[in-house]
Amino acid sequence: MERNTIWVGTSWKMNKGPVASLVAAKELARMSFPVAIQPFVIPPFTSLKDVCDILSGGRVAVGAQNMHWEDDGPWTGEISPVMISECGAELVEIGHSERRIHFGETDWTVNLKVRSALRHGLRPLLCIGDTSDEYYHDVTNETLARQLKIALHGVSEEDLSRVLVAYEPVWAIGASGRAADATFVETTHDHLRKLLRNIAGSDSGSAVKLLYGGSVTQENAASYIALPNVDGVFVGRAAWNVDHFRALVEGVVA
Ligand SMILES: O=C(CO)[C@H](O)COP(=O)(O)O
Repeated sequence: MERNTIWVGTSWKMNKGPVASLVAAKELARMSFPVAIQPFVIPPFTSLKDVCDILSGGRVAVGAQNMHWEDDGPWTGEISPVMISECGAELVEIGHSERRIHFGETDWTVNLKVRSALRHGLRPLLCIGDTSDEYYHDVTNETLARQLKIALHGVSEEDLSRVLVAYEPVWAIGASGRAADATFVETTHDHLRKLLRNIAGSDSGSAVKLLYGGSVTQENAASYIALPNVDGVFVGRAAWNVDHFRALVEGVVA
């Protein structure tokens, strides 16, 4: 994959059961995507294997929405990296703010998960983001530095180049969110890029893909992709419909 590949993907979150996922995956399998783009979808666990099977060998990468850090054991209700790999997924989303806020995900569990995903050959899609209070009090950079440093603690330079980082301000996510200004995103991503270079050295720190997420739409996606330190977008609502997803992808390369 080229250094300048643009990642554009969506998590279906808690939407699309097995039947709807199957329909969506079949439509995605029939679609073509511009070569500059690496599309990805992240279905719910109940359809992960089916979606992986349908999209296997094609253009669209598939991920899981979460994972436990252990391979197996008495962890009722959890899904292990071994299971995710066996389904055929390439990516795993870790540390989304909805998991941090509602399900007790901490910086430390995020770190365990990132390292475990890498050990199992999965590509972590590490989500970090500031709350509206943190943004208001101008400690966004401090919050992101803490989340990033702890999440990547103990990750080798070589492994780091396989990590995707999504900056998703909590205040930008969902129906009540407001999309971040492109200027603010560039300043913040520039800060993240410098942090990554400090953590891992210039080459590995530069290789990490930095995605923006939070109220991304067909209308604003290209404005984020145009920024020097934005390597992709991570989309929710605006890409759950597969035709809208494809239109959004086409829009960023138009
Ligand atoms: O994770 C996200 C993208 O899948 C994120 O929460 C953004 O959601 P959106 O505001 O509905 O685009």
